Amino acid sequence: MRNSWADSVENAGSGSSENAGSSSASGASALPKSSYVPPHLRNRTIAAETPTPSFSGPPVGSDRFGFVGQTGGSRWGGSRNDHGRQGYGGGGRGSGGWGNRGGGWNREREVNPFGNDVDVDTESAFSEQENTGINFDAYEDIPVETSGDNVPPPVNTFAEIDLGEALNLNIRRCKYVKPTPVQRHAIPISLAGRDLMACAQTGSGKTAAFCFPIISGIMRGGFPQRPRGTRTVFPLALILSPTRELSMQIHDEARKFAYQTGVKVVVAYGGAPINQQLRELERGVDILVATPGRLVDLLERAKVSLQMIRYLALDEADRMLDMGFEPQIRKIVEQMDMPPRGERQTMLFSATFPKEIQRLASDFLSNYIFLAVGRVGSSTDLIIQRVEYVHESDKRSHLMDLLHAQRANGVQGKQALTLVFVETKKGADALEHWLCMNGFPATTIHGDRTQQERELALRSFKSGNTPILVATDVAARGLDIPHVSHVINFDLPNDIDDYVHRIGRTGRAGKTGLATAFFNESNMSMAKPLADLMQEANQEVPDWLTRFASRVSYGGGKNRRSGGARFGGRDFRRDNSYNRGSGGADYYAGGGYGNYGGGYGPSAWD
Ligand SMILES: Nc1ncnc2c1ncn2[C@@H]1O[C@H](COP(=O)(O)OP(=O)(O)OP(=O)(O)O)[C@@H](O)[C@H]1O
Repeated sequence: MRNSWADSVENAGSGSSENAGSSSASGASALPKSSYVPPHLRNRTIAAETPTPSFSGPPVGSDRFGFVGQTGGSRWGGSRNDHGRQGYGGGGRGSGGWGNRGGGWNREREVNPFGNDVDVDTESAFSEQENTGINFDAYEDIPVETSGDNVPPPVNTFAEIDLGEALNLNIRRCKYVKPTPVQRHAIPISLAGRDLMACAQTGSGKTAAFCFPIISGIMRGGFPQRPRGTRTVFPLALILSPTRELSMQIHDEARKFAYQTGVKVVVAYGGAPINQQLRELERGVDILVATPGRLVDLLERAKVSLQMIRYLALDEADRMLDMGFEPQIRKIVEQMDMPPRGERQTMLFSATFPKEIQRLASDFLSNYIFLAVGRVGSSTDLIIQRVEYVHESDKRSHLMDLLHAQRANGVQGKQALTLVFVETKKGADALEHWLCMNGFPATTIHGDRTQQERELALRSFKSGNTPILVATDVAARGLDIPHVSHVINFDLPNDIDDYVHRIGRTGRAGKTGLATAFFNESNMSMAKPLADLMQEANQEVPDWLTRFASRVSYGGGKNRRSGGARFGGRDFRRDNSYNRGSGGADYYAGGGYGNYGGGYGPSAWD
């Protein structure tokens, strides 16, 4: 039987003591409740005073790539390292130093993101879960690699982490019983104030891994006063993601985690009316979740200032820094008014991290820790991977066979959710039309559709109304859609990392999933990386694919997987042969880089 984080929740009826513990710990060294005024309240109630960032020095050591940090105190009123995971300044868990942010922006009007589940009683929330007998502890075996100076030790339970009572309650409302492996390692690292590059399998809980420390840090407070009396807003945290839908999803998640903490999360993405987003921003923002294009727009209109950014998180960081998009990210991070690395805390997350991208990313980081959890890629054995040889002209009928078989096996004749990836936007529309004509309700998501159409398509798919979603790579990364049981690569991507993210739309949070790829002569460049990846994930590799793989000269190009057999996401700093001057002659030259299936154009980025 396979093991599951999700299922572990169901199995955790008796194992909730860590959470119970966290809720009961209340006393230790409490800060006086009345002493803390949330930043946005302070903005409104205290005389305007534009802060003069001192930029007086990075709190952590100098960067090994030549960043010479200034010395002296941080402008944040203390060393970034002063909030270690044992508790900020010796403060204990519990209500003492926490929860006193509640008087912020009209908290009573905050929409409850949990539906009616607000008053969930923790103990009963756990005991209500089904016990499926699945053993969560088997994940203890997952390989983990960390590198960097003084890596803070991992934790085993949420109770060991000083996140704050209000956030702990939301974690229980989310029915998260135990941290997932990436959370066990990444949260203590981030709480210790360290920069982080984290590589962990798809569906393994990376969103919470960067959201929890950010929310917790903002709850803790201690930031300089933000200016008031201006229409420019000054978020404390920025979370960037590559697509609109992913930004919306992160926003939804972060709002749950931040519920009733007084921390305000706002999202800004392209394709939606900017005025509405501006109104929302003007009501106050602590954490801004954004796509790069819309953010640049807001920055250029001086509606948002990054001057006060304390936390920067890049989700799908390798995509954010790949060719074509890197300049936009550099503009945001390096050429606007964001505090430099070392003064802000930077967290980069993805399931894939090619070494060349790591090198680029290191420009944004200061004395960072590299963390790789599990094999890189969703090469988790939770996803059964199949590859079938299918001529171009036979693809449709082959797809039909798969869908018929699936329907026959479906629960009460219901079609399980199936995500079909294709190469082009036109191809997506054509396939959707053909499926509908043949009695399979389908919808499509790609960069040529309006944002409204995209959102409608996603909603209709999630609800099961149209159980087949035909997508370009715009849906390849990050989307967490429960019950996707089958991902079909109708057209394989040109890049093995894209394949990893695509199949990762199934088999999430410990659930099992199936991924089928159609392969033919036009995919020869994928033969070797695909065979390697499948082998690494203990999948059955067809003989014909092995033969193709050995025939194809494998001279590099984009499909070179970086790292050793166990960790595709090895820290590039460990690679002796690597140096800035010579790093991988031209990694991007081959393999059609910049052509992400025709569906990943700039429209997905604003
Ligand atoms: N500690 C936890 N216990 C149970 N479920 C969890 C826990 N943490 C996260 N999850 C759930 O796991 C699912 C996947 O999480 P998430 O979307 O953050 O994955 P991810 O690692 O970011 O994936 P991707 O690489 O595809 O972006 C979500 O539904 C989330 O609610």
